[in-house]
Formats: sequence, C-alpha cells, structure tokens
Amino acid sequence: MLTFWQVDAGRIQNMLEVVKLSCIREDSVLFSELSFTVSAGEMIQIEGPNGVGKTSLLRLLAGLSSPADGHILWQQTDTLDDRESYHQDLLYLGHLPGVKAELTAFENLFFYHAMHKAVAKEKVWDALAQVGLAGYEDQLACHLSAGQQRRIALARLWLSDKKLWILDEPFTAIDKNGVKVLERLFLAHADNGGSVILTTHQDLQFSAGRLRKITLTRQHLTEY
Ligand SMILES: Nc1ncnc2c1ncn2[C@@H]1O[C@H](COP(=O)(O)OP(=O)(O)OP(=O)(O)O)[C@@H](O)[C@H]1O
Repeated sequence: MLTFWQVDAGRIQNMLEVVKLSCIREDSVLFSELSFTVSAGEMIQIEGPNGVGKTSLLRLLAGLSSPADGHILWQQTDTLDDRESYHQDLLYLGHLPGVKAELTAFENLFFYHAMHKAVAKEKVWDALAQVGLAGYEDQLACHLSAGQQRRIALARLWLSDKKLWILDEPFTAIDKNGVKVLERLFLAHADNGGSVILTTHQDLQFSAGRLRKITLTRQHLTEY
C-alpha cells in the first residue's frame, strides 16, 4: 500500500480541492467561484497585486476564516466536516513572524512544537542551524533582526511532518541565500509527496513546470 510519502507518479492524488470559493471583505467581493485543486507533490504560487486577496485566500484555506460561499475539501472530505484531521496535516505560516519577543530563538521553536508533540532538543538546535541561526539559539527574539525572527518561524518547516504547507510571504526579510535554502526545502517537501501553497512577490527559481502559478485578479482567476 502507498503511504503519503511514497507517492506513485502514476497515481498523483488531489489532496486539496477548492470548489467555487467566494470571499467577501466589508462590502467588497474579493473573489468568487474560485476553483482549483492541489495534488500531492505540487508547489503552487498564488500571485497577484497588493490587496487582491491572496492572504484572504490562504486564511480561508487554513480554516482561519470562513468563505462567503464554496467548499474546501482535504482528501475528499469537506474540511468543515473534519477540521481536526485537516489541521493535523496542515502547517500554516502567516505573513507575520509569529514569534514571542520575550523568548529566545530556541524557546520559541521548542515551546511551539512542545504544544503539538514532543520534540528532541537536538532537533530544535538542528532546525535553527538549518536556517542560519547557529550561535543565536539563546538570544531573545526581540534582540534579533527582522530576517532572523522570520527564520525562527521558518525553522518550524524543518521539524514539520505535515503534508500541506500554506505559507504567506515566507521570503519576507529573507536574504538571497536564505531564499535559495527555502526553495530547496520546498522542492524536497514536494518530492516527498508534500504540497506547498505560498504567496510571494519574488520570482522563484524552480525548473520549468515545477511551480504552478495561480494569479488572482479582481474577480478573475488565471492559471498557467
Ligand atoms: N478582516 C478584514 N476586514 C476587512 N477587510 C479586509 C480584511 N482582511 C482583508 N481585507 C481587505 O481585503 C483586501 C485583500 O487583502 P489581502 O490581505 O487578502 O490582500 P493580498 O493580496 O494578500 O495583498 P498583499 O499583496 O498586499 O499582501 C484588502 O483590500 C484588505 O483591506
């Protein structure tokens, strides 16, 4: 039997199905009748101009807000019907770093994971090293730069066994080398059968066809 992490190229499954999703903010329709699927092993970039609704869409996908209309299915089940299973498979990183200023880099990562399941301290140290924070583990987050604080949040990805990563502007404040490291991580995740949905205004350097782009325009959707 196939496990999630052994995706058979001939049997790529649709993991996430977005069906006729509509989003209204204040009195304004950001998008409506938005439908697309995300398969295991796929990386998707949601793009579009400022204010078009990318963050709003990711928040809907992560279950942090409710659509005006439509459905989001995870492995053929409506996420509203089994929110718990969906969230067990989901890692969402918002566009703010989401780190506690008064905790150290190590404490931020260790306590975040301890809330979900036990994690070995060595793994936390290793994850911080992966994001270039070796030597900064015991620094208070508030004493670190914006990019370093963002790296604490991103280090969660190295500890993650979640299938679906939804990442809002993960490259914000990250330097060029850090962007490359993240691109390699996303590719490895997808090659292992994971799925990544992200927003960014950057041009990413994946080989042709590896990153699918979905462009939001006011009330329109273009996919290529
Ligand atoms: N909770 C909210 N209440 C009212 N309006 C909101 C709310 N959240 C977002 N909006 C509005 O919805 C629109 C889309 O916002 P959103 O953050 O989704 O855009 P975006 O495409 O992610 O933009 P950016 O590229 O600047 O990050 C904006 O006009 C914003 O002001």
